[in-house]
Amino acid sequence: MIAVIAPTVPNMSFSSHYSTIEVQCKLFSEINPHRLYTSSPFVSSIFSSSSKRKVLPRIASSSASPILDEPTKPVKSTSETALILIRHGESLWNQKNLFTGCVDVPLSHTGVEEAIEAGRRISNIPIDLIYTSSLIRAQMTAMLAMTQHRKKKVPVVVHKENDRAIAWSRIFSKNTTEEVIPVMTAWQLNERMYGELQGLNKKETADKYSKQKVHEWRRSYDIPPPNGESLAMCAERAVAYFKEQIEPQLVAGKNILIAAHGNSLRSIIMHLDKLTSQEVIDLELSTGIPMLYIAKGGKIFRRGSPTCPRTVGVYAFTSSLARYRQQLDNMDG
Ligand SMILES: O=C(O)[C@@H](CO)OP(=O)(O)O
Repeated sequence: MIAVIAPTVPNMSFSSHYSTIEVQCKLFSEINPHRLYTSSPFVSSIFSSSSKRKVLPRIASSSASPILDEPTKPVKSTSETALILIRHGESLWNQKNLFTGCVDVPLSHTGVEEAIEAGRRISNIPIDLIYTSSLIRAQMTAMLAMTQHRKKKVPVVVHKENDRAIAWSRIFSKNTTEEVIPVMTAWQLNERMYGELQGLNKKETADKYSKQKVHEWRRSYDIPPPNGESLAMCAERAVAYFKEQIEPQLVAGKNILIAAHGNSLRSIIMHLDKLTSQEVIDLELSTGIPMLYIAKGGKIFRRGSPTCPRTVGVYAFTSSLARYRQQLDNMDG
C-alpha cells in the first residue's frame, strides 16, 4: 500500500499548518509504514512525533557533503548584536532515554511545544541569520521557534550543496529577499558522535558499565565514548566553525540564532564563557531553553535566558534590544 501526504500551503499560519498535518497523521495513524520518502523531512518528522508507532523515520541522505558557507557581507555596522543559542527541544530518543549522537531523530510532541515556547521567549529579539546543525531536531527547533517571531520574516534554508541546488533555490524578488532570514545548516554543529553508545539506553548502559564510567563518557572533556567523539573532539569542529563562520558575522553586525545540541553547544559555551575542562563537566543544557549573548566591542557577553516575551528586564538588557522591541510595538500599533 502507498500512502501519499500532500504538503500544506506555504503561507498558512503555523497553527493551521500544524493541525492540517496532525489531521493527516490521524488519518494515517493505523498504517505502519516501512519507509517514508519525503522532500520535506520537517513534515515527516511532525508525522512521526504525532503518531504512536514504534518505527521512527530517520533521514537517510545520499549527500553527506559538509558545507562551509562563506560569510555574507554585513548589512549594518551596529556596535551591538545579539547571539541566541538554543538546544533543540526534546527528541523522540530523549524521551526514550537513548543515546542519540548523530542519529537523525525528530522532535517529540513535547519537543515541538518546547521549540514554540522558546520562540515566544525570543520573539522580540532581532534575528538576521540562523545557523542549525544538519540534524532534523535542531532544524525543527529553529523553524518552529521562528513561527513565533514578531518580525514575521521567513526563515529559508540556504542550499549550496551543488550548482543546481544554488541555481534552483534562487529568489528573484529584492523585496521578498529582504523579508527572508537565511538558515545555514552545518554538520559541524551536529551533536557529538556517540560511537557505540548510539541507540543504547542510558540507564541500562550505566547499570552495565557503572554510573561513574558513563558520566565520564557523557560529561568529561577529553574521554571519548567507545569509538565516538569526546567533547574536545566535538569542540574541534564546532568551535572552529563558530570562530570561522559565525563570529565574523556577529562582529559585522548580524543578530544570530544558533539551534544545535547539548554537546556542540557545551563546547561553544565553553569557548564563549572561557570555562576550564573541569568547569565544563558541570555544564548541563536543558532542551528548548534559549540563552542570550551580546556581542559588543569585539567581546561576547552572556546575558542570561529570556524567560518570557514580555519580561521588561530581558529587553532592558541593552538599549539596542529595547529600541528593537519598541519598533515592533510601534509596528503593531
Ligand atoms: O544522547 C545524546 O546525543 C546526548 C544529548 O541528548 O546525550 P547526553 O546528554 O548524554 O550528552
